[in-house]
Amino acid sequence: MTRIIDGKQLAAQVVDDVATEAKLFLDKHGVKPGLAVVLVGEDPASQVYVRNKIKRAEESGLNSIEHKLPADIDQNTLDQLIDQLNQDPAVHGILVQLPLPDHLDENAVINSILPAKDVDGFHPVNVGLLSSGQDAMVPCTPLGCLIMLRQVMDDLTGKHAVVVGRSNIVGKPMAALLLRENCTVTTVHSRTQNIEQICSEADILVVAVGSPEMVKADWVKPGAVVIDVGINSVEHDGAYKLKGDVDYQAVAPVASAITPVPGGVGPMTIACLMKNTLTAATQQLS
Ligand SMILES: Nc1nc2c(c(=O)[nH]1)N[C@@H](CN(C=O)c1ccc(C(=O)N[C@@H](CCC(=O)O)C(=O)O)cc1)CN2
Ligand SMILES: [Mg+2]
Repeated sequence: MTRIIDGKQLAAQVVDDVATEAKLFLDKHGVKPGLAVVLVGEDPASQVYVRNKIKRAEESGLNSIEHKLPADIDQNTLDQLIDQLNQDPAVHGILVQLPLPDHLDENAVINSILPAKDVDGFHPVNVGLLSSGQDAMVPCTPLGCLIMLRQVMDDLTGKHAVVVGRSNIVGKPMAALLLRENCTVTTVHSRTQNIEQICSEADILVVAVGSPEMVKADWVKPGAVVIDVGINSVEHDGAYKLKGDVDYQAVAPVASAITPVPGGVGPMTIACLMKNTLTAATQQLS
């Protein structure tokens, strides 16, 4: 029987745990852990994600502060806001929703966030800490994927993990995290030759490419654990449906465990943002 890893249920559990800890934090310090959420422009998907982050923050007992900025804001004004949030003692975590409009320099914005408040784990200091196997703020999607893997695997040591995709948000930090868990890690991407063959040797397959249903049944070793990070909106007969990067119907019978889309990695990304904010607040006040 294939196990379906229920991201919605697991995320609710993570949020519950954060809420318990956040209450203890409030009792001890007299303030709630504070999360500043910065949204630039009106991208519909980003608006949904930010709304869900604010909702989850309330459920987690965090204080969320939303900053909605117009799409044509200049770099200087955005930098000034980040500076102000860096200095605000009530703000323990800063989240800038990506992607930013093209005229803004995403790397410059990420680099201007204090590493201690970088709850996305995208700052080069956190990237370096994670890559060198040290305590770091771990990006929310890979952290969520790891928590899901631990639900179905006692020990990841020595497992061959194949990560499909090399983005800064998911692929690269996922590979670093799996290495820290003592996996043998292979990263494959759009220029990799024999990609199907390499994937079919994986005990753990994490797919984050943004290509609907790319991974087919013959790419997957029987009994592998499959984590699908893709969220693709696909039109069928005039209606839009969300599809992962994995052909779920075909792959589920081959895998020992698999995450669905929707309701898999996505909700865990948001829950892990709450977890990171609590961690950041605790580290800043201890
Ligand atoms: N600053 C950041 N920007 C972005 C991140 C990030 O981690 N930090 N990740 C993605 C978007 N993202 C969170 O920001 C995100 C995407 C999807 C989901 C989610 O729950 N998806 C649902 C389906 C949603 C739908 O119905 O459209 C699911 O998978 O069930 C959560 C968070 C890029 N930007
Ligand atoms: Mg851009």
